[in-house]
This record gives sequence, C-alpha cells and structure tokens, in this order.
Amino acid sequence: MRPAGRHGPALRGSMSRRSAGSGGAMALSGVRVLELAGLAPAPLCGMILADFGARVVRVDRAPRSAVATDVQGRGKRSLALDLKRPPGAAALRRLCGRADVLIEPFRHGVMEKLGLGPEVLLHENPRLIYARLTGFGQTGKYAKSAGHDINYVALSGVLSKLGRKGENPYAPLNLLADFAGGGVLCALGIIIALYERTISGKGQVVDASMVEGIAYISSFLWKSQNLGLWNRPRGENLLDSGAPFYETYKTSDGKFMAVGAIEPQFYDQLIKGLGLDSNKLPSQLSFSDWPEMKKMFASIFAQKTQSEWCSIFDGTDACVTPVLSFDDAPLHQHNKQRSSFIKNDQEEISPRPAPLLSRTPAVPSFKRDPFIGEHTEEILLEYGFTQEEIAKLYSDKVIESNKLKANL
Ligand SMILES: C[C@H](CCC[C@@H](C)[C@H]1CC[C@H]2[C@@H]3[C@H](O)C[C@@H]4C[C@H](O)CC[C@]4(C)[C@H]3C[C@H](O)[C@]12C)C(=O)SCCNC(=O)CCNC(=O)[C@H](O)C(C)(C)COP(=O)(O)OP(=O)(O)OC[C@H]1O[C@@H](n2cnc3c(N)ncnc32)[C@H](O)[C@@H]1OP(=O)(O)O
Repeated sequence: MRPAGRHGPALRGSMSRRSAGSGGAMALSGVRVLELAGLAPAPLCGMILADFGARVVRVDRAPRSAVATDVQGRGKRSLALDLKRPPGAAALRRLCGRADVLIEPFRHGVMEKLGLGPEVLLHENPRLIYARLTGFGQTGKYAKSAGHDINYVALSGVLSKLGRKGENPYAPLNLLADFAGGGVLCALGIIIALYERTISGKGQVVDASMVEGIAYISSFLWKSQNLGLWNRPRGENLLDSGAPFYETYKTSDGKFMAVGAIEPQFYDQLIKGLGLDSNKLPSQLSFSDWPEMKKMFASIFAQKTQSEWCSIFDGTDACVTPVLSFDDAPLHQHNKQRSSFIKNDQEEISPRPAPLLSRTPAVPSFKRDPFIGEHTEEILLEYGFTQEEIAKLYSDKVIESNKLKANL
C-alpha cells in the first residue's frame, strides 16, 4: 500500500462513487462474470470488466492460502471453492449455468481434467462466453508448458526488437504479454463475443494466447518493415533508443526528460529549446551522426533540473515531457486536471479506468479488494443455491468463508 501523505483529496476528483451510484447504468451492468483466480493477466481482465460495471466473482481456491495474491481485485467479490473435489466442480458448473462469462487462466488441459471443459459448460449454458487466457494458447507444441510474460514476448518475436545497442533483449516489466497482449486483449475478446451474442444468442470460446496477443499488438512493427524503420540492429533504429530525438536524458537533479520529437517541425522546436542552431547540426536523419548527437543532447540536458526543462518545453510542440515517478505522476498538473489517478478507501492510489466513455464511464469501486472467501455465501445464494445446499458444501469443506477477517 502506498502512503497517503503527499496526495490530497483532489485525487478523488469529480468521479462519483460506485456506492453512491453513477447516475446511470454502466456499460457492462448486468453482465455476470466468473474469474478463476490466476496470477496477473486474468485479474486485470476481470478488473477491467468490473470497472465498467460487470458483476465479477473471483473464484479463489479452497482450502485458501493466507492472503489473496491478486492485487487487481477492485470491484470483485470472492468465492472460495475447491474445484478438485467433485461437489466443488459441480458447484462451478451450476454457477456457469447462470453466468455470462467465465475467465480461466490455467494451462490447457487443467479445466478438462476437472470436468469443466468448454464442451461441458457450453452444452449446459450455450450463451456462456468461455474465455481461456493462457500464454501459449489451447493448441500447439507449448500449449501444456509453463511460462511467464518474458517467454511469451520472446516467442512472439517482439522481444528480439527490445533493448539497447549492444545489449541483450530486454523485457519491459511484464507489461507487454501479461497485460497488453493478455488481460486487455482477452477483455476485448470477451466484449466482442458479448456483442456478437446479442445477434446470435450464442456464446463461444475465446482462446486468448498471450504470444498471439502481443504479436497482434505489434502489428505496426510487422507491417512497417518495408518502410526501412527497423533495418538496423537492435537499439540503433528510430524508436528503439537509436535516435537522439527519441530518448530519455538525465537532468542536473538526477531526474529524466523524455524526448519524442520525430517530425521535422517538432524536432526544430526541440533544437530551439536546447539552445542549438540547426544550421550547425547534421540533418535529423543522419544515422551515422546519431551517437554524437545523443552525447551532445545528454550534456545539454544535464545542465538544468527537470523542472527547469519543463518550464522551457511545456506549452511547445517539442514533444518533451518529464519522466515522472509513481509519487509524482498523480500530482502532475495535467493528470490532476483529468483526475487520471484515483484513491480508494484505503488511501491506495491507482490509475483511473480508461478509456473515458462520455455517457457510461467506468465507475471503479473505492472499496478495498476482497478477502478470499469474503462473499462465498451471498454469491451462492445469488446464483440460486439454497441455505441447505450451502451448509452441505461447508460441512464437506468444499467452500470457505472469510467473514471474520472481512469484519475486522
Ligand atoms: C510475470 C508474471 C507473474 C507475476 C506474478 C506475481 C504477481 C506473483 C508471483 C509470486 C507472487 C508472490 C508470492 O506468491 C509470495 C507472496 C504471497 C503473498 O500471499 C502475497 C505477496 C507475495 C509476495 C506474492 C505477490 C505476487 O502475487 C507474486 C509476486 C506472469 O507472467 S503471470 C502469467 C503466467 N502465465 C499464465 O497465466 C498462462 C496460463 N497459465 C499457466 O500457464 C499456468 O497456470 C502457470 C502460470 C504456468 C502456473 O502453473 P501451475 O502448474 O501452477 O498451474 P496450472 O497448471 O495452470 O494448474 C492450476 C492448478 O490449480 C488447481 N486449481 C485451480 N483453482 C483451483 C481451486 N479453486 N480449487 C482447487 N484447485 C484449483 C487446478 O486444478 C490445477 O491443478 P493441477 O496442477 O493438479 O492440474
């Protein structure tokens, strides 16, 4: 959890609280989602759907581990259910009978082994959107292999393009496969399938492979190869840290500025802001001069603080911005003006859901994330289980409840 200290109530912005009502239905109101608990990509997928109004139930493991490892539980409720026991698997089948969407994050074969494969669940509920969010997809040589973000980015071809000159390929955190190519594209697949269902009345399987997701996200790279943008070795091209005008530079106070002055008219403004004379410089696209130009830019940026450079470049089209820390990003005037970051009841700061819809924007929950099993009973009742059936599931140790902790 981040300290609250520097961030004032302004962060709560003008966004109405979910509990107070948004003054209208959210885009996904009424959509019932079951998300089987996973590592990082499926939780983001579920959180996006919850932010935009879906009723998302996270199905956690029972017997449960001490703490929820899902830090993207915003707006979700938790049901703790042991799927390895036949009554647990049967309970999930019943839940799926009343759900619109199931998100499962296991490697291929796990759901089938539990008797919860798509043939079974779609047979019982033909309207179900069965989303399978995996690294390697449902078929192919690696379908049953373990892997993580870096492996998926590697297999997509994209990792070979990332990294600085002379260095090994470098994965930018686990943002590309887990989140962009995984969680976000899976959410898109679900929305597309939900839209199609309004016409056909039928559900379907969404096979969201993160390898393919990140490859698809990188279509621009694939389709721009003939433009000569990527002919040079890694780290020596236009957008991969080769060009002096698409780079970060350290300032005198140890911070950084980001420069993205690609087009000539914007590059001219960069040169002007740096106090240079373009007549005395090589042309912008003279590749052989790039290393020397970088050194020159670096020595100039090192002469002023980040704030001084912001005073020079703010309000120009030089495409120069400060590299903000997580502490500073929510406090930046632009982000404050748009309420781009929000603070929940626990004083935790996180990005506001995007994109912003004009009539039915997301209204994220401001409550803390659910404890594992916090809503077990209420969810089962809501999905049509009787008190007697719930009591039996408890006594059979197939479900767990975590009310005690929730009430602390
Ligand atoms: C780079 C990222 C990964 C980042 C993850 C981090 C966010 C977290 C990793 C470690 C965490 C920390 C750690 O846990 C210690 C602390 C714990 C504390 O509680 C919280 C703080 C921690 C510091 C904690 C903090 C963070 O959470 C961490 C740092 C990625 O790339 S994520 C993407 C990974 N890939 C995929 O998701 C692709 C699809 N999935 C897979 O390929 C596999 O699932 C995977 C990921 C390889 C894992 O393989 P595994 O063998 O473990 O599982 P599966 O084969 O899929 O089978 C699942 C089995 O579980 C059974 N099961 C599932 N649900 C239930 C249930 N409700 N009841 C009973 N049983 C259940 C299922 O039947 C399967 O059983 P079998 O194996 O017997 O078939």
